[in-house]
Amino acid sequence: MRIGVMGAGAVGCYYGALLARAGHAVTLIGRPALVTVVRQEGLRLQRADLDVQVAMQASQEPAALADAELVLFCVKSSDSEAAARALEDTLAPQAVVLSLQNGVDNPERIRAILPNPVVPAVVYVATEMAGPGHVLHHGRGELIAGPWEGCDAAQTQFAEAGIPLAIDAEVVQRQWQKLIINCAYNALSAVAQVNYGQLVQTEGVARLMQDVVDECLAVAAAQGLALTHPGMDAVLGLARGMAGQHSSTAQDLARGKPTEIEYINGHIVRLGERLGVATPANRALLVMVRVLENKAVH
Ligand SMILES: NC(=O)C1=CN([C@@H]2O[C@H](COP(=O)(O)OP(=O)(O)OC[C@H]3O[C@@H](n4cnc5c(N)ncnc54)[C@H](OP(=O)(O)O)[C@@H]3O)[C@@H](O)[C@H]2O)C=CC1
Ligand SMILES: CC(C)(CO)C(=O)C(=O)O
Repeated sequence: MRIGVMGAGAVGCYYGALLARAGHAVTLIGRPALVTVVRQEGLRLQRADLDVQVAMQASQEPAALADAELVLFCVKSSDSEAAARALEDTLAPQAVVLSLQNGVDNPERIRAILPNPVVPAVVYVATEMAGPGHVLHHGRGELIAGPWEGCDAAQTQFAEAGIPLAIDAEVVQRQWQKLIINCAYNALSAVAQVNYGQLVQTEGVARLMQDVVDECLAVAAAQGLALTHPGMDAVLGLARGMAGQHSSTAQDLARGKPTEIEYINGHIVRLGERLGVATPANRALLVMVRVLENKAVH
């Protein structure tokens, strides 16, 4: 398969490297430092069970994806429009765009710009860029995507590359389930600057997370999306499974990068306003992260 990666960061490089190792023609679209390293020495893929250099194409020019059959769309949510516009005059009309992003509205925002089939995917992985051209995997790697024409063949090819890909017609529900977890953890972890294990031990955190989850479910219901409550045991269970973890929002803030908070708690707050559902807990978390973002900028 000819595969393009739009946004060669932690997620794009991880999946791109696995697919390139399996023999697919992968082209990364990324920033200059990454492109230079990958062209010179390939991409370093480091995981508990392997540490390899993977040869693949890399470019700063989205035009390099002109013949891609599948595009892994892996920019942060705040960059979706700009990245989609950069691909507008390039992609073949039948190229399938797989949105490997957090949040629930990226596919819709990409579809507003690109005429291509745009498929939502939920990403369960923990990866980071440990340096230009060096992707470090910390755990998991499963994808859940909506169906598309040709998804059966892609599923087989992904499996051969070591990527578990489930196809689920109810992918929107799956996106919301992850959004709810992100709403409960990301901002709190960023504001408190402690890991999940410490976070949930503090009195009142579980109750606050419950309020956040209840608001998310009320907003989803007002939108006509019936979600089953994940159960607070499952929500708090994430902290037991990833006790040492800081949220991606906490990590973005620590690096002085914009966070995706507007697409996490911010999405719930805006939808709540539109649908007449009060979201005070989500709003407080959203505003606290905005304040920290502004503090980092000024
Ligand atoms: N990392 C993880 O473990 C997980 C991430 N996710 C989600 O996956 C998505 C991607 O996250 P992640 O990979 O961590 O993010 P990264 O910031 O590591 O990767 C995105 C990359 O795309 C680059 N980029 C943005 N716009 C363009 C453009 N127009 N042209 C070329 N390059 C561009 C960015 O450069 P620059 O920074 O210079 O703008 C950055 O290098 C997010 O929605 C995230 O929430 C989901 C689950 C786990
Ligand atoms: C699942 C979770 C909360 C893990 O850290 C995440 O997706 C994030 O940090 O953005």
